[in-house]
Amino acid sequence: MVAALINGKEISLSIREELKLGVTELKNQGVIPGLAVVLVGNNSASRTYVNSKHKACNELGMYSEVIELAEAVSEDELLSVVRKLNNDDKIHGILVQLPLPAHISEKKVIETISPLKDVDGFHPINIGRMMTNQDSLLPCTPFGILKLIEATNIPISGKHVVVIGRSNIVGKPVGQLFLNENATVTYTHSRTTDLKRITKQADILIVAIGVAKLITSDYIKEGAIVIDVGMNRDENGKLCGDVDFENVKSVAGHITPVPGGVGPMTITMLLHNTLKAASQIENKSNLGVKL
Ligand SMILES: Nc1nc2c(c(=O)[nH]1)N[C@@H](CN(C=O)c1ccc(C(=O)N[C@@H](CCC(=O)O)C(=O)O)cc1)CN2
Repeated sequence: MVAALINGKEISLSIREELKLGVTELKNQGVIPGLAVVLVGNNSASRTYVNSKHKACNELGMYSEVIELAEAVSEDELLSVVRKLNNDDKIHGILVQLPLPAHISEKKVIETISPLKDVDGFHPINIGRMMTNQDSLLPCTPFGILKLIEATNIPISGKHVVVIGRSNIVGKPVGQLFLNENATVTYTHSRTTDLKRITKQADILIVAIGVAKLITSDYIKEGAIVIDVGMNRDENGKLCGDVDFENVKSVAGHITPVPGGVGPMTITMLLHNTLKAASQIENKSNLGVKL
């Protein structure tokens, strides 16, 4: 058996087509959804992701603004940029690209973004709403992973989901999202002992550990869905995930590639959140598109 590919690029494109309809509907009501992305410093990967977000927004007909700040910008200066965006009527979504330089507190920056404009879904109010299964702006990568699984038409309820990784932006929230969908969730991480014993029980394995090709077929239950969140470079400088794709594909039932799996979904769900924030802020909850 060879695993079916979960094609994040294709699934992304079809969601973006639906979002276009929502953008048109808001525009007909006189509102242009607007996103501001703040980029601090010169991290080349961050710059690539910010450019992709800006381009994707424009392609959907949204307004998009990129604010570039020097690596040495003070925390106070960054916070005042965020406060200004909180009060800018053209802007419905604010995102500060992570990671930030070490002298700036990510926690302070995230907590300064208005929860209404927090299209990353990282603000404690949005995290708390997600934890209590209330409607909220959901973190983009976990939300994208949920959409990838939904696209397989395999029911989530009752499945055993094993998450490898416990970051605030992927590992922790993705487990919570699947718990909200009535899955049984096990978290594992770098200090977990006997990792294989646990991952081999997973119906759905979500890998976000940041180690290139760590997960091989001996970690996988036959027929499992394997979602690879990793974004690493292999020994030849080629982009690769945390899962050894070639090795795992003969055991898994479904698998995401890197590139072209989770990454494009992160940007698509950001577009979704920007449209949702715009519609909520402008108090127009009657969009034809299900948000
Ligand atoms: N404020 C945030 N910062 C960061 C987030 C986030 O969600 N919010 N996530 C990551 C980076 N990220 C988005 O910002 C991101 C990573 C990867 C991709 C992507 O499309 N990857 C492509 C490959 C790209 C390449 O060729 O290099 C793929 O997987 O196909 C999009 C977004 C950390 N920071």
